[in-house]
Amino acid sequence: MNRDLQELRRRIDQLDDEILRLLNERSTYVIEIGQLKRQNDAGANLHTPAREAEIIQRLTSRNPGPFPSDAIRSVYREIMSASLSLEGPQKVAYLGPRATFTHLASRQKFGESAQYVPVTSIKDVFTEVERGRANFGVVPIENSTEGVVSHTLDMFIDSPLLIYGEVLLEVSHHLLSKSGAKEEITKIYSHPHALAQCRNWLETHVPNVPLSEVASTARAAEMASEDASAGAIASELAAHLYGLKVVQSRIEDNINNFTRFLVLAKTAPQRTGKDKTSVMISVKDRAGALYDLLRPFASSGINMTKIESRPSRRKAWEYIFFVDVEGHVEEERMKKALDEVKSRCLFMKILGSYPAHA
Ligand SMILES: C=C(O[C@@H]1C=C(C(=O)O)C=C[C@H]1O)C(=O)O
Repeated sequence: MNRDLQELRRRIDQLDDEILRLLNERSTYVIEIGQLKRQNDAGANLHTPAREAEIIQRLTSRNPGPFPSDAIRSVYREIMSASLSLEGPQKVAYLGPRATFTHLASRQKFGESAQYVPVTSIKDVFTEVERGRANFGVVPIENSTEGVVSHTLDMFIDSPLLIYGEVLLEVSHHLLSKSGAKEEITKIYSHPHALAQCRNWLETHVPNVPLSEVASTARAAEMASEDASAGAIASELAAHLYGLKVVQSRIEDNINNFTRFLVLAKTAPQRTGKDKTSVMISVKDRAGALYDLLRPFASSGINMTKIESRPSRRKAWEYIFFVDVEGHVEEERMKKALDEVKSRCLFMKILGSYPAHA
């Protein structure tokens, strides 16, 4: 072997030994911090997104390169995820089965070392967290092409849980199969939404292959893993978990396809300075009701990022609005605006202040 190469690899080994030593030293502080957190509050959530965001921000802003700043984010997500697992299992319940986009979003937030619990309905995600069987829950809330997930909104009406964070995930579909050879595929399985989102590609590239709807993209992947002549439209995580090969990646017709997910918890996260607040407000159906409700936000200079309305399930002609605004409930102007809104509506519930997706 070339001498220079040998010497360079020897230096890399030395540096890796040093990185390993530092990772272990870092872990001992994480364990100590965990003990302090538990002393202060036995039921505290040990995961602290505000601190994690601060660490990543600090490191990416002072990175001289050539190591890519984007990679710092993923490397540190795993370092912090693994460190956190030393403080005890961080259980995350999500809308399953495995390899769904909600699973992908959960892993993006909590890293590989969290303990993931797939459940079969959005309601079950709420229940797992409410009963303390999971520290966090992850549910979809809106998709840029399919719209809002109203079932998630409805769950907040009666649930005591708070929104702990949000995850924005670019949804990308891939055609997968056991061999990876397009010619061998005689049928394609997927969730109806995924089939709809890839319609143009399918018509152009596999016009004669019959399509078959199944309950989830993950189920499609599972079926393709059991039948060499079947293709599945699913995520890259599904390919990985079900041992499939990518026949063609990114076959969605609209490449700006994002889904927003919410992280649920029993407790509120710390304020970060770049937070969002979600509230649920109900009003009587009368002229000007909505205008009256929203005026306090506008006059306090608070930016609204979303409003959704749902009929209240309690009474006819009562509406519930789900409103997202920029800012934190502990800010004076937010307190003032929310007090004013509260005095004008039938009922108001704060669903949480949480770090806005960076
Ligand atoms: C160590 C802490 O706890 C957790 C672990 C972190 C880390 O590995 O740096 C950061 C934030 C928390 O999720 C902390 O809050 O500082």
